[in-house]
Amino acid sequence: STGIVAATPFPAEYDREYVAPVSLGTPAQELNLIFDTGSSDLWVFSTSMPAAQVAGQKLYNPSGSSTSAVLWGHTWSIQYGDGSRSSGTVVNELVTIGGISYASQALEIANGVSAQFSQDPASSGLLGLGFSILNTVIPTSQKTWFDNVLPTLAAPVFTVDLKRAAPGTYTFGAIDASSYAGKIEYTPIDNSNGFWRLQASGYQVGTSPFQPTTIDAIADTGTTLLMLPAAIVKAYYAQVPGSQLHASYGAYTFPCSAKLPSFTFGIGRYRGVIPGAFVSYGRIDATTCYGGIQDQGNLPFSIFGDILMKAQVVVFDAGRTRIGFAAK
Ligand SMILES: CC[C@H](C)[C@H](NC(=O)C[C@H](O)[C@H](CC1CCCCC1)NC(=O)CCNC(=O)[C@H](Cc1ccccc1)NC(=O)N1CCC(N)CC1)C(=O)NCc1cnc(C)nc1N
Repeated sequence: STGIVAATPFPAEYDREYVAPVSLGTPAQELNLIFDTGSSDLWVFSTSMPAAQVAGQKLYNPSGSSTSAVLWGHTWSIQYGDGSRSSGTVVNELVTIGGISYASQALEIANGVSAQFSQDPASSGLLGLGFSILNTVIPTSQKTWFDNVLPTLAAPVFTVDLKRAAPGTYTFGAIDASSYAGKIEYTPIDNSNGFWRLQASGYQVGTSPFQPTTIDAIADTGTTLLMLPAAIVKAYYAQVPGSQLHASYGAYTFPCSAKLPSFTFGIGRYRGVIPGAFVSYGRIDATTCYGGIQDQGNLPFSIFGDILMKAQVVVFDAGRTRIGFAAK
């Protein structure tokens, strides 16, 4: 089988996150979830949550589904890189994405979430697309929906085609040859830590010469920005007049009137180009804009987040433990 769903950015002017529809239970309850290759829990806002933590999100109601079955004694608790967190209990449930169903998916029901989630009406939870080793359910960890449906897919892959300020797509079980230009360049991934972790071959700022250097990064649809080593970030903003490492934000900002250079990353001999316009994350006041490229700080790797993804078609190939990039 193959399946395709739209990935819609929120809020409209920032592309802070991308959500896609997931059908849960019988009759189907459809929730919009953040598809996140940087984690491996499928969890949803639910009717078990305190009203004070809900603000516009759709709630999954297990009692409203004839196919939900409590996974007795199992709980989960997760914390993310931005400090946000959620926790709760687990049911087995019918989960369908793009017409692809799995009848007894471990569906994690939130009974508590942190403020970042409560204050974000655009998403009613997360669908983890990382490797199952990262799943937080105890006492027995659970498999991701993608792992569960993998044997039924026409090809053991999913393809991510995010767009700037426009709906893109997640495709499961196929690569849409009409969605990209040229050929897909693959590189092996190291999934031992549960991430889609790769080594890029270097970078280039605008039309300056390419700098060969190994960049150890994870491909993470759940991270908004492109997080890179300090030296590379410094080299990028050195070509942006008026940019600064803004003391109060702890991040690089620049005058919204600045013309941003493109950013190129290498995958082997392939060159992936992120247009300068994509590197503006958004406006923070009348004249100041927030950089889409930021310092990875003390993280043990770089993060190829949505700023990079939206300039490429990315193939997550679980069958051959590799990741592919193509221009579009
Ligand atoms: C099993 C845990 C799992 C693997 C976990 N994985 C991750 O954190 C990566 C994962 O992709 C998560 C998925 C996010 C979580 C928040 C909700 C949206 C999805 N990514 C991150 O946390 C990267 C940093 N966050 C981000 O990039 C969020 C994404 C977001 C989107 C929408 C709404 C709110 C937040 N963006 C912002 O915070 N923005 C606000 C600020 C603006 N300048 C940029 C946009 C992990 O590493 N946790 C370990 C961990 C725990 N505690 C901490 C402090 N750091 C950690 N890394």
